[in-house]
Amino acid sequence: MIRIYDTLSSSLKELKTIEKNHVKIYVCGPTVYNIIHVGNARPMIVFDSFRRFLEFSGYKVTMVQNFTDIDDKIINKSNEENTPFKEIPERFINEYWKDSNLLNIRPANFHPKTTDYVDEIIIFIEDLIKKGYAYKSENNDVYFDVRKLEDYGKLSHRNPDDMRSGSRIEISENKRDPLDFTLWKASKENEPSWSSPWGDGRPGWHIECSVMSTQILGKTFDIHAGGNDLIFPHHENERAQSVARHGCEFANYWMHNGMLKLSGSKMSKSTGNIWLVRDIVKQYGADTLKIFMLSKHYRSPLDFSEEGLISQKKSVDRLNETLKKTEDLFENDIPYLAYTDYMKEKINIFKEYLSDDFNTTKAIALIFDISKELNKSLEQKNKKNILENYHLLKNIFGPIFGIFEDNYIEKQNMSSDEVINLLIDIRNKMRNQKNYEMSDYIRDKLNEIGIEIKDNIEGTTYKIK
Ligand SMILES: Nc1ncnc2c1ncn2[C@@H]1O[C@H](COP(=O)(O)OP(=O)(O)OP(=O)(O)O)[C@@H](O)[C@H]1O
Ligand SMILES: [Zn+2]
Repeated sequence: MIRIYDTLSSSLKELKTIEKNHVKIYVCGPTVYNIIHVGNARPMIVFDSFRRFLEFSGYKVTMVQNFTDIDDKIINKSNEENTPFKEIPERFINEYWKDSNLLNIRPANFHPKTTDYVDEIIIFIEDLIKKGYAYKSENNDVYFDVRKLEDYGKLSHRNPDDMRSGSRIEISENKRDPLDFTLWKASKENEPSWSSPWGDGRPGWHIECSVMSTQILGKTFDIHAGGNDLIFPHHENERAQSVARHGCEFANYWMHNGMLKLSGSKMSKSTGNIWLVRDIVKQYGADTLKIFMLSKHYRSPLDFSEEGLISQKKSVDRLNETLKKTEDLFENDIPYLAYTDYMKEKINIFKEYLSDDFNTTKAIALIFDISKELNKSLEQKNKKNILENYHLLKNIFGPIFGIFEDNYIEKQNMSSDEVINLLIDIRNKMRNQKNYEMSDYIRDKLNEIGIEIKDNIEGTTYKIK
């Protein structure tokens, strides 16, 4: 039995799918106007792993993650850069794929873009107006009429009256109620726009997710996921629109990851306190970043720090060394092993942890325990135990988190090999140009760090001392 914490009911609920053995998940994806930061990577890592775990548990999973490709921030950026509006999302979707590949995140089954769904968005809004849940204002915006939906506030556990009296609600003479939110925005000059029954304009932010999820997954689907910064207003409003139009619950489970924080506040593009995924992966490796994130329960806030990563990297390096030792022992030809009782027992424990609201903290701790066991069995030269622990790590637990798929140490050696060759090449070029001062300098400096180069008839060879 898999249990997950559902934000709407504020409780742990047993996962019961609408279709037998088939989980349908919608995850809110990035607004593509910038390169993603490690905060954005948290839901990517968590829900990619969760999906792999569901598959490992025997479910078919259909996962949808959108790209928000129309938004004020995108329009601002295209104006700032003086580039055609469409180029901004194209460029950053491309960059997104580079980062998700670096992290070994599997693509979802569908990655819809808002601008491909404008016709469906218009139909959705028309229907809301027809049903009395939305209205066109004087300035040709269309708003959702919050007062018409009895349980508005149910997902985020907010009382509409309390919110109305709050100071942060934008009051507008065009709205019937300060809490009403935009479904369709009349376009201003120099803004991309689409024609609609209410004049030229563009979709508001929340409507896209209601439309794309319904189009691909149906009126009610199993799990809606995203960061907990989206609970209000985004998810509350998505739910409101969908419940209003379809008269049934929108998602049966709402899963929210906690925020990744830097010096106490949310890591966020708009405030600029960010670390880019690609920089962190380059310095510490994808496995270190993933294990660092998964070591904390997905619902808890997580403090990001380089010290944390440095210490995590040490333990990941040790684990990789142990895997490498095993591979060397078997000369990279490791025999497969049918599940033994020991393996079955560990797999059951692992599954139990992850079935309990995806407790990756315990699952990652188990991975490190198994790595210790592997080390012990290597010392004791117990081949059966070596194979059991190795397969648990590399071929059973690792793939659920998308880690240990590449031998990190080998990669590291290969890149230093490339750098040494490059330096030798530069040194030889200098020598050919009779720049002996520089060529000797490079040779001596390499010698100082223990790399001895020799010129022979067959070319330049080097030895690491
Ligand atoms: N610091 C963070 N920690 C965890 N998840 C985050 C963090 N920042 C964003 N997310 C999540 O990343 C996904 C993409 O969000 P989005 O593109 O709106 O990014 P954003 O960085 O929050 O944008 P902005 O900084 O402009 O508010 C969402 O699911 C969001 O909840
Ligand atoms: Zn969304």
